[in-house]
Amino acid sequence: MGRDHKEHKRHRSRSKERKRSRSRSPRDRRDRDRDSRRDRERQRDYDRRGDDKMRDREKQRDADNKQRQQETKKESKSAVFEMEESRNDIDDILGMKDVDLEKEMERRRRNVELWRAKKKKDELDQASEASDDKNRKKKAWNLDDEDDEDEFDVLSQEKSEKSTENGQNIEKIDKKPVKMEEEDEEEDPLDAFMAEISKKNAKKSGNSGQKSSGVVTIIQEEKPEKEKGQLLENEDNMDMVIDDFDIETAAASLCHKGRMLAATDHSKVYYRKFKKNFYIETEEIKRMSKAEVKAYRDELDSITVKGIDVPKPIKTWAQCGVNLKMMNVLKKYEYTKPTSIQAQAIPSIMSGRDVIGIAKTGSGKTLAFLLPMFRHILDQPELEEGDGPIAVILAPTRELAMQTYKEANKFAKVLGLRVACTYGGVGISEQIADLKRGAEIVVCTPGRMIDVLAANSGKVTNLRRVTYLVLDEADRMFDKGFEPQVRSLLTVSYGFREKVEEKKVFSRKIKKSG
Ligand SMILES: Nc1ncnc2c1ncn2[C@@H]1O[C@H](COP(=O)(O)OP(=O)(O)OP(=O)(O)O)[C@@H](O)[C@H]1O
Repeated sequence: MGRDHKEHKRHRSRSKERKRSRSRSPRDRRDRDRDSRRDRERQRDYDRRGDDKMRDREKQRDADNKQRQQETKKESKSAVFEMEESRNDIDDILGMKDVDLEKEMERRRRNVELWRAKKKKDELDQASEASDDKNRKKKAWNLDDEDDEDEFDVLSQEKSEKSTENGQNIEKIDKKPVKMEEEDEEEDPLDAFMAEISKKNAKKSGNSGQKSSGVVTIIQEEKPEKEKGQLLENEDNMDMVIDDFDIETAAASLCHKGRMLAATDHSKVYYRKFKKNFYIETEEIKRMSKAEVKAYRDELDSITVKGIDVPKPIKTWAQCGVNLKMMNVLKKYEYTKPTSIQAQAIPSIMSGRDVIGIAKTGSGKTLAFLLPMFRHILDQPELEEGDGPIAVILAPTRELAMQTYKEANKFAKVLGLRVACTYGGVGISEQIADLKRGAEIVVCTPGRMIDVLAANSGKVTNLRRVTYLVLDEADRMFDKGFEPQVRSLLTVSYGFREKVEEKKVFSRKIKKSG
């Protein structure tokens, strides 16, 4: 069409030129007549062709418009429609005569108006359908009594708020009313809803006769969690811990559950050698004769020792190889000299020997194993990422575990060592976090320690670096039935895996330690 139009223009300008240069000769007149005839024919031909083309194009356009209107109705995107329309026919428009162009534009305006009217109608239809839907739903929940309806709305709103806060339990309850509508339209929705809640709660509490709400159940689930957090946050202040936990029952339950750790194939684990003898006898001790040693042991609450070449008891802290920092702590807490059990146990443990110490309550047994422990840890390579503790102190009760933790911390802080305390009856998450951060020393009760070791597929901590192990109040631990757990822990502890079967470690002769 564009080309035809240009040709037409060219033709007209040529005619004008010819008119201007018109001559009066007969030959010229003949030529002029012939030219003008030819021009007229061309014009007719051009008009005819134009008309045919126009008709075809209009037909095509009508068909296109019809199709486009149907598509657009689906998509409801007027901008796209107009853009496509313009893009497709821009060439046609450029090639049109003014009158045709006006007609065409008029036709298009009408089309657009028609389309807009139709679109508006569709939108109105959709809106009215949506509102019908809403009304239908609302109707399902409408109760005859206005007050009841308000009450239900509040209840429903509360439920939906709780569901976002507390998760699935309530969400399930919230979904019920909709289902109820599908099942039985005649049933009173509020009654059915409340009945459903009661049924669920009765199921949970195992009491079908009592009425209770889902909200109450959730609060009951959350409350202990918060309390646990508080206990653990105040871990440093042991006085804050409320002892409302029956350890005997818990121990029995642990044994009943028979929690054990999976056996470790030690042949597949690389264990590096470690040093455990740090004891250097001072000249003064070396010089003591057997008789002097016996006399001194008698002096120290008549200590009796069993074993081969048992080290001689020490007299001062300086004789057991404690460093200056440890010495300062001993001074700070006025531990002027070793107690009887300390005097004999410390050089024996420092020598790297296994020791069973039996002494009365309050005799200072804790420090007797703590001081050699610090010396031992300080001599080991530092903990690396993913390493578990170097020393583990197992205690039968959480009270004892916390007491030992407190005592150990007096020294650990100045030595730059970390102590973690892990015991049952409180939340496990904080304890896991402590262990994950890394601790050279772990004071724990056996059941909880197994739980922690088993947690997260054994990724929380491990005992592969344990080269110092204490069974504090071992007799009590066994009396409580912890022996299987203790054995289990020993089998996965680096320095003790082969000692599990040694009778002396689990000797039933360990009767009274306090
Ligand atoms: N060498 C020491 N000099 C002075 N006080 C000490 C010494 N060693 C420990 N103590 C203190 O004696 C008290 C009792 O010590 P410890 O708790 O270690 O005794 P225990 O034998 O472990 O008691 P239990 O059997 O109850 O566990 C603690 O307060 C501790 O700080």
